[in-house]
Amino acid sequence: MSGLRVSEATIGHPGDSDVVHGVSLDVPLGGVDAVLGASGSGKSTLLLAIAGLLPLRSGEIAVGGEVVSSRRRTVPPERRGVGWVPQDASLFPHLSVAQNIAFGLPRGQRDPRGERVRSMLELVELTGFGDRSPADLSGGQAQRVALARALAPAPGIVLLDEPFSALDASLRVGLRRQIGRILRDAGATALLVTHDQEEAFAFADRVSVLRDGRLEQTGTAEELFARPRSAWLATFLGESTLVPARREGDAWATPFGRVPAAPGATDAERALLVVRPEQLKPYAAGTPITVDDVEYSGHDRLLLASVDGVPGTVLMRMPSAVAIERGAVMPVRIDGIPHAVPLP
Ligand SMILES: Nc1ncnc2c1ncn2[C@@H]1O[C@H](COP(=O)(O)OP(=O)(O)OP(=O)(O)O)[C@@H](O)[C@H]1O
Repeated sequence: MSGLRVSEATIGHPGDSDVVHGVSLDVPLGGVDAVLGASGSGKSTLLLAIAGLLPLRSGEIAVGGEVVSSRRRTVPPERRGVGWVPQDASLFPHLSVAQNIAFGLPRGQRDPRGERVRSMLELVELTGFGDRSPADLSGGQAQRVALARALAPAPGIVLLDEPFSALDASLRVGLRRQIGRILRDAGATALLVTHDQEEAFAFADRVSVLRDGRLEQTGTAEELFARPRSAWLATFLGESTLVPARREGDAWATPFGRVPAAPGATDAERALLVVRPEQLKPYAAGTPITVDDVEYSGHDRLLLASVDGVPGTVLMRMPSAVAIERGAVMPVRIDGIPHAVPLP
């Protein structure tokens, strides 16, 4: 069964044109998924519609199998079983930690001393913190209280809106792991929204990439990275060189020579090969590249190079022990079987 299903949702802000265009997502029950997109791609707009704060212009949203948004109907936020963890925790400063968590429960069940609040405090590893004021919490603790508040009523889906972005980099990774574990322990269905690829890949079972309000591709991190459907996604998801290629039987002819075509690769006459910086290797009989710049990063060096026939910069990674200067000319080849994407 589906925890959250968004079907061809088109969404816009009142009086403005559409910003999310026909997006579909399906988060299975107990799944932890992410929506990844650059600033302005429509992530927050999508979350607002899932939470019931923006109506749909077309399409449908269902939580736990119940339709909560359609063109004709928007179930109010408090009645759709959606929990929300905002960027900055947004705890009520005049309430204690326990009272904040109790606030997530339905009216009449808001007992800060009750069993549900106690078990939520335990789940987020804040037993003994119930009487504290939010002002006395660290940023990471405050986010865990916000998570406990969102989880308290056992919602059908928990939405996490860039929940780590307000924290120091040193705390972010630890909290990310902790929150991922808490959600899985609780068996919650969750959707994280982030602009941070590493965060989306590390946190979520599956990632949907939004580009200008449209869904580019959904898949596991491995699927998206190894087999992006478009040249745009290949470069959005990591450093790569897009190498023009022409089909010759079961190989591609490229400025780096012939390379084997992956089984099931596009049968188009022409394509772009996604060559990651690690896939270019020095090779005496290879194609000479000219090194235009070198970025040293401790464990390795990234070479920014050029070669005839490849528009843009060629990226190649070398161990830092190998000293290479700007201006060097080095013969290289493509190692392995690169993934091909259609010409844009
Ligand atoms: N309240 C609003 N009224 C009108 N337009 C809005 C409103 N909020 C956002 N938009 C527009 O909708 C588009 C998508 O914005 P949205 O905030 O959903 O993107 P985002 O991916 O969440 O970006 P960010 O990561 O910067 O928050 C943008 O063009 C933005 O200008």
